[in-house]
Amino acid sequence: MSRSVLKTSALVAGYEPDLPIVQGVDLDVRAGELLVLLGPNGAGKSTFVKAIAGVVPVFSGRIELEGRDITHVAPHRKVAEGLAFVPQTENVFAGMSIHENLQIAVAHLPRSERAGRIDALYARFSDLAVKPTRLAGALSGGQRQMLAVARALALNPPVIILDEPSAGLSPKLVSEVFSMLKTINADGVTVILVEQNVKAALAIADRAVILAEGRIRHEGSPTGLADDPLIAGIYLGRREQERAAP
Ligand SMILES: Nc1ncnc2c1ncn2[C@@H]1O[C@H](COP(=O)(O)OP(=O)(O)OP(=O)(O)O)[C@@H](O)[C@H]1O
Repeated sequence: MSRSVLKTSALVAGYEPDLPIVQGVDLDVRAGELLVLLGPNGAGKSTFVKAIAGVVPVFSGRIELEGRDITHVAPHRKVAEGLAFVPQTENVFAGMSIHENLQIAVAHLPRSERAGRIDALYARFSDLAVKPTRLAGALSGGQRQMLAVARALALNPPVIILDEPSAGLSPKLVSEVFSMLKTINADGVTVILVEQNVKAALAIADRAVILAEGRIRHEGSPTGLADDPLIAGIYLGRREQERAAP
């Protein structure tokens, strides 16, 4: 089995100490995995990944990145240590150009490496290279997600966490974003994907984890999960169950 890249142990997190949302989550994500995190609205998926990223308080438990304890490391230090997080909203600087967004993202690198790294990102995300002076706020939803992911990959992180990157996108753009994630994963980046778009997410996942009421209720192979009435009915809820139907 491959090494652990990101591990949470008995993680308790939320917004108010007396009302934890994430209620003791143990999750071990292995190098090279594409893991999808599913669950009904309000299950705590976003809160869980925000706690990992350091933007929601952790009340107890532990978070390790490649074996290092990062539980209480500040969010910007986590990025520098190799934890890339793409939030659901406000994941680019809308008032800045594509190029400026990438310049900020590579600012942690030594000056001599920055231009080369931006060129590598343009090579991978060729749509962004077409007009680097375009304002990020003027991009389509799909292009904006590409820019957000490019920014997150700027420091060559071992792991990237994405909070519902398909939200608000057309089915065509969802499939573009998901195929881009598959490519990134094939290049060796471990991917943790929070999704409501159950069927599409299961189609690209190596492992599925289902969270409900702040706890892991199921984890395992994604094969057959979309059609499993027990899982779909109890943990994904009616709306997702309908989406998951073939
Ligand atoms: N900023 C906040 N302050 C207080 N409570 C919050 C905040 N954000 C979310 N919550 C609460 O935390 C709980 C879990 O929400 P969370 O967004 O983590 O769920 P989710 O599984 O990501 O749901 P969805 O798929 O709808 O985004 C919900 O009860 C929600 O109301």
